[in-house]
Amino acid sequence: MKEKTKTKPILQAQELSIGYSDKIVAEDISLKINEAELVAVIGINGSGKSTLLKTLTGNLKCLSGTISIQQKNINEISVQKLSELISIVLTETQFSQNLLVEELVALGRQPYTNWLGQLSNKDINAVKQALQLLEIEDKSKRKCGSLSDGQLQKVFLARAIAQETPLIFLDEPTTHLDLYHKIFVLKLLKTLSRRTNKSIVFATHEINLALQLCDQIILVSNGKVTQKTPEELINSNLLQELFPKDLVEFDAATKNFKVL
Ligand SMILES: Nc1ncnc2c1ncn2[C@@H]1O[C@H](COP(=O)(O)OP(=O)(O)OP(=O)(O)O)[C@@H](O)[C@H]1O
Repeated sequence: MKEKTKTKPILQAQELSIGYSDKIVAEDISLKINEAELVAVIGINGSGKSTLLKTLTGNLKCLSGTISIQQKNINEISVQKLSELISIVLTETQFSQNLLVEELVALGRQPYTNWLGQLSNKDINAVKQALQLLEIEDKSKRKCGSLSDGQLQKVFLARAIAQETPLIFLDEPTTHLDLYHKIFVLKLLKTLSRRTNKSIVFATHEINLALQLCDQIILVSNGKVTQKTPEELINSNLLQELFPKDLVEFDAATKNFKVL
């Protein structure tokens, strides 16, 4: 695995407020996503993880502040260019039950295909590689509607990888996976970020795994967003304060949450 040699920012947010016309979800946000980093966004249900991801990917307008990607304000980047910079895997992605796995993954190539959507050899290779990386080549001819939720989650991830963007955002990519496959996918994301210099940002409830595997953690809590390394977060008392203390407690010594 190639080791990181530099930290170069690819996405920066300054004085950002996020939310909806009737609700501020979080404000005064400053963030920096570096090249080749794996970044987890954590926080309790309803804290604002999805809202943050939607805003950082240009799918939701920020209430105020600026977001820049490769030093360019996101508002000045065309939709076409944005699709070459960012790929997104959302939890409830609409998809056709009748689409073959390889067809769904090939949709990731849309930014590069001509108006007829014809795949070049480069597109076909990118699809093949993504299927191989996720170890789902054997499912390439299966209909998406016939897959388990976990298998489908891998297919969506393959589509994002086939899109070959420097930034990948995922909303809870391991939800339907068993423990082994959760670790498989997160380790794969880490390897991918290192090998290909991609920056991968994902919202997750798997705090224990995120602390072990990620370069940076973004914590969304009580209208505030804090970015720290796992070590810094463990040494702060932010994780101890994350959940009400009646049921669960963070133990800094074991770096784990434990049931009370
Ligand atoms: N379209 C919307 N309009 C108004 N408020 C919304 C909208 N979508 C979400 N919210 C509210 O914004 C807040 C943050 O929601 P968000 O979905 O970002 O949280 P989350 O951390 O992703 O939650 P979860 O872990 O449950 O998926 C919540 O109070 C939610 O009710």
